[in-house]
Amino acid sequence: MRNETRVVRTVRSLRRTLEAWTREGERIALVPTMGALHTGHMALVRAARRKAERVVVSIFVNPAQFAPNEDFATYPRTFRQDVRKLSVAGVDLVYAPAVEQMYPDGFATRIVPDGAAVAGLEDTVRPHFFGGVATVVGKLLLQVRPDLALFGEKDYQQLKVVTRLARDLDLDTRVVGVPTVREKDGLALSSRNVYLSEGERGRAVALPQALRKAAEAIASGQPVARALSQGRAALARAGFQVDYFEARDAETLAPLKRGQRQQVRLLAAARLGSTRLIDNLAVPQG
Ligand SMILES: Nc1ncnc2c1ncn2[C@@H]1O[C@H](COP(=O)(O)OP(=O)(O)OP(=O)(O)O)[C@@H](O)[C@H]1O
Ligand SMILES: CC(C)(CO)[C@@H](O)C(=O)[O-]
Ligand code: BAL
Repeated sequence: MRNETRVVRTVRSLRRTLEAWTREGERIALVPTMGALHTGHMALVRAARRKAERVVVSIFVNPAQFAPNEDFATYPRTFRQDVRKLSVAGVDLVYAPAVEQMYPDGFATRIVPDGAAVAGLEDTVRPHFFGGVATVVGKLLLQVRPDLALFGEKDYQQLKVVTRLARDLDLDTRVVGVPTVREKDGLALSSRNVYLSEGERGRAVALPQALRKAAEAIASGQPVARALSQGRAALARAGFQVDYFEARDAETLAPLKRGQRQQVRLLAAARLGSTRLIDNLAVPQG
């Protein structure tokens, strides 16, 4: 029988538990999160349980990836409910470090990603973001040293940046992407969806709809630029302020080559009132 879910807050107690598992030859999967867990997170946990004997979920709202004008202070925090959900899902360990544990006084080292995966898209609008994500994910991977780490495709650019990071730093962790979990109407589940008013929630569905329409248009041979500008226009009509609505190479995230129709991913970010939503979709291959 499995033990109940343990909560640890320091690297030292984390390591004590991990060492016992490693001695037994058990594979360890890590699911990094910022808490406020929803069904999307739980899909990562389920995938982790299928692939490893032991599952660690980290809950840490990482100040380094928020700009001063962003929502670090108000980010939804639902720790007790989160632990209950993880317990029901059979998670072995919740790692919930305090900010001082991750960034003690004198902390002065950052991981700064570079290259095609980080160029443009989120980085244009949130230039602080991937430095903060890479630093904290690098630390988490070194603290837990998991065999695999699972990330959602909902944050597609993040998934690519983290995949690159694990390779570039020779970490012994396989980064695994998990498909986006959506509401019935197509909206991607996201912790920040709780910020939407009822009216905004109704209009939010325009984001996945615009992506789907553009993906179908490109797949059926329409010029990419036209499909993208129609997507942007549809979002503006629904009341969104569009940060970007772009097509990229699905693997490298480099801009598309002339005439490229294979391996295309659409990525979008747009604001509805003060809530910023991101989403992405593969263009079906002909
Ligand atoms: N709908 C979803 N489907 C699959 N994975 C998801 C989904 N939402 C989040 N994830 C993944 O869960 C992990 C933790 O994400 P995070 O805690 O930031 O939640 P979030 O819902 O993305 O929050 P936010 O609203 O801050 O973007 C990330 O790897 C993220 O991609
Ligand atoms: C990967 C992550 C947990 C790093 O703080 C965060 O960016 C997230 O939840 O997607
Ligand atoms: N899910 C990505 C984390 C962030 O937007 O800060």
